[in-house]
Amino acid sequence: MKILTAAQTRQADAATIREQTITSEALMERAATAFTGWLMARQTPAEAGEILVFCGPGNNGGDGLAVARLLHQAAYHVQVYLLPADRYSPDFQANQRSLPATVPRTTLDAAALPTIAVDALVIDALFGTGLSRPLAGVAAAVVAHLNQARARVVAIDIPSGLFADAPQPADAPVMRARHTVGFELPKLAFLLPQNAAFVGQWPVVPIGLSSQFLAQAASKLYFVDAAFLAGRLPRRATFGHKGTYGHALLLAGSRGKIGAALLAAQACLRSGVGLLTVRTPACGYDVLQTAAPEAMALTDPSSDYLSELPDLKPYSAVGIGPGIGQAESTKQVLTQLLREAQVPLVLDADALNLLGADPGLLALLPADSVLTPHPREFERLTSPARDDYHRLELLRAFCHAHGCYVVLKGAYSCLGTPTGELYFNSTGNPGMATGGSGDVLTGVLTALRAQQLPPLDAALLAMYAHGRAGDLAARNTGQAGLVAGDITQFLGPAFEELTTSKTF
Ligand SMILES: NC(=O)C1=CN([C@@H]2O[C@H](COP(=O)(O)OP(=O)(O)OC[C@H]3O[C@@H](n4cnc5c(N)ncnc54)[C@H](OP(=O)(O)O)[C@@H]3O)[C@@H](O)[C@H]2O)[C@@H](O)CC1
Ligand SMILES: Nc1ncnc2c1ncn2[C@@H]1O[C@H](COP(=O)(O)OP(=O)(O)O)[C@@H](O)[C@H]1O
Ligand SMILES: [K+]
Repeated sequence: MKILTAAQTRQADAATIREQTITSEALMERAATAFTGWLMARQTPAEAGEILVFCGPGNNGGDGLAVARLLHQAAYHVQVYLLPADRYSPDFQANQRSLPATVPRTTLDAAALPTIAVDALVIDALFGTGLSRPLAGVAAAVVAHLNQARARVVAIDIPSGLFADAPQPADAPVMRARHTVGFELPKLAFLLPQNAAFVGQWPVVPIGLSSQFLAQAASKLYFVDAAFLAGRLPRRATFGHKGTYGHALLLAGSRGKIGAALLAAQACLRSGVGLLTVRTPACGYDVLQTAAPEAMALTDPSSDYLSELPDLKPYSAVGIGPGIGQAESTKQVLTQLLREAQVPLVLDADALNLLGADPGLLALLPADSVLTPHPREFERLTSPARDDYHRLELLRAFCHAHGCYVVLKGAYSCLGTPTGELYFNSTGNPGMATGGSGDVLTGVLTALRAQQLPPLDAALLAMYAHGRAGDLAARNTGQAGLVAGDITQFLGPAFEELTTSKTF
């Protein structure tokens, strides 16, 4: 699905009101009903105790007032706090009028802020996507007060003080929500590590925004879920044979890091490739033949690291990097590969570090290569980022300059493309923050490129299936117990879901 800017979200609201011939108040009621439904499914009136609803002067505050009314009607115990302002939005005012007189309400005063119990349930409806500047005055004091109280904050749409799609100054006050209930679509701010402490968990609830508007909205930002990938993974053909599904070559491993080669190899084999050859230093031969008998072993003359590029003719894609180290002769192998390869390349780990250390090498990178750096490796390829938003700018610029696809790995891994789109992955979990997970991704990607999938589809599917397999694995192992090889065990089911979710 698309990710919209704050301005586009306002346009989506307006288009919905126009097309569905409803009032903005009715759309607000939908939003409030969706939020309240989410909350009521998780907290009974007894569990919730007194719910404190903090409302700002705009439509986010209007949502808060409507939520307070709906909760009150459902027998929750509600107390409303209003931010003083010169001007209140019309829908705020309408909902203020609709709030039953029996719901207590207080106008906030910075000099006498209410005492907040440690386990108080707070609804943050101070500011939403209309935030136009960092919080100051009473709003800033309220946010600091609630943050200090460590209340259980549930934010409506977005934590107050956080911009939806741009960085705020480092010292700007922002509400620290445990949950943020977003409307219809995720916001860019939710996907960036620097905002994690503010956003918390972020369920998204549908509010029936115009599907026509969403389909037409010009956005280069996407959140990749299963529905988005429907139809991208080709079904295996009834008469398919191993030659149909490509021959991948993995260049991986060095003494002490043959495990990286094995992890990539096993993942490649579990991602539908027809044939796999693995080139490791000679010290990897026995373990490779034992632990991955389905792969062909093609050992390098050197015992400890890669020193010679094999003949590339038999292969339909080449993956290089996991565990290779940065020996001078390994750099020569990479250089020759970049010069000679006529087939798709996937570059990871030390292949990226070698690239980052030598601009001459980077200049040889063939168009449509797929690179899979984690943020440190990406920094070595480009430059240090000021913040997470700046890193995305660097990602766009790098992909454009080199005509390549880059999977910037982490939670919500982000795929950059030469044409400027950014695709954020929706799958994966912190259990995958364990050595070797990235090697598994390289194996998956190399398999998909070997099967002739275009770089965009290959990268999207690999990123999603890798994370989904990690999620399925974590059901068995728990997050702490997850190791990289567990991800590989669930690649099959992850791909199967993608094939069967294809619509008729
Ligand atoms: N449109 C719809 O139909 C629907 C909208 N929905 C809901 O509406 C929310 C967006 O509402 P909104 O646009 O009214 O913005 P919101 O953030 O509540 O307040 C803006 C006001 O605050 C002011 N202001 C800004 N920054 C400030 C600051 N730092 N300190 C002080 N004041 C500041 C700003 O003033 P100005 O910038 O003009 O000076 C303006 O007066 C959205 O997040 C969702 O919850 C849903 O109900 C679905 C239907
Ligand atoms: N918190 C997380 N949530 C989701 N995925 C994660 C998380 N941490 C790591 N991952 C995934 O695990 C992989 C880690 O790759 P990498 O850092 O290269 O590990 P290694 O070098 O040990 O193989 C990436 O695909 C990344 O997206
Ligand atoms: K809010």
